[in-house]
Amino acid sequence: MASQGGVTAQQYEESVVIEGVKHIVAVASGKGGVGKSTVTVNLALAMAAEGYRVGILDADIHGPSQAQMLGVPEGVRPQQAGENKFKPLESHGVQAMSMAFMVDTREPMVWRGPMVAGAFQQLLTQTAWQDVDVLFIDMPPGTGDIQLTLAQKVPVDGAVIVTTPQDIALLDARKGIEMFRKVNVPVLGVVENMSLHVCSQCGHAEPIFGEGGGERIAAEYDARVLGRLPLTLSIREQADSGRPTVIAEPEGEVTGTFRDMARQIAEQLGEQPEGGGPSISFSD
Ligand SMILES: Nc1ncnc2c1ncn2[C@@H]1O[C@H](COP(=O)(O)OP(=O)(O)OP(=O)(O)O)[C@@H](O)[C@H]1O
Repeated sequence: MASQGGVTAQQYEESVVIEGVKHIVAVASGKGGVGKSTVTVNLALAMAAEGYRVGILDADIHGPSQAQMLGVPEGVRPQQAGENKFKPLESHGVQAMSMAFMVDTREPMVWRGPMVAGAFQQLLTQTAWQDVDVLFIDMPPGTGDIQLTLAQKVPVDGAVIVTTPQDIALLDARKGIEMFRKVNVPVLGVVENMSLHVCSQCGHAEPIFGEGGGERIAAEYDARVLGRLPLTLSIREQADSGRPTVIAEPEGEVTGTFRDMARQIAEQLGEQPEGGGPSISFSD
């Protein structure tokens, strides 16, 4: 069961209960293309490696990318569970649901706001999650319908904000943080992505998107920086090929950073893995 954290009493009355899920963490960014989906999938896989049962809900209705990042081939559809639910698909040991599992992603989706919000709510309420400890929601960028529906109706326990270090991304990240604050969803931390470019040829490291941005924004909002990730060819290639870095390089430095971030999130959610195996389940 979700712990129903974060929403006000009034919102709670209208909020949906998501069965089979204990905690919900929204991964958001104000700006597109900062690596939110890449961070979500790796964070989720790192959390699973830490011994939790994990789910990913791809809330990007227009441009879902989790299917590709999880290596789920085009055309694979979820099975029905009971009258009106779908079983999430499983990949690399995590449960996942995405609009990409329901429609042909090669066709553009020309939907208006209320339809998008409706589709999102359906994904949320009609997925038969199996004893998930932490459900990560990969939010679409911005502060539109989906974000508002989520913030108002879903008992989100906390938000993770992904940003790159340069000013324009930070400006948008601020909007994201403020939106979650307004609806009393705690910000669990900021992930600074692409904070240093490491050349795959010579190993030279250069801060092409600036330095220290995540830290500034975290200090301003009294939040913590969960971690910093480099801009590397391998992070992109691995995510695009369906074997994200945490799977492709389980002993690598980047994986270490993701696992450290996962531990900090678990700690803030008040969770502890029992025994450390990936198939451990928790009871309230
Ligand atoms: N640290 C990184 N190093 C190298 N490439 C990265 C890194 N983070 C993300 N990318 C790449 O940048 C591109 C955009 O990343 P991603 O799709 O995760 O961003 P997003 O913020 O979720 O985008 P959108 O706004 O479309 O939802 C992808 O091709 C991804 O592989």
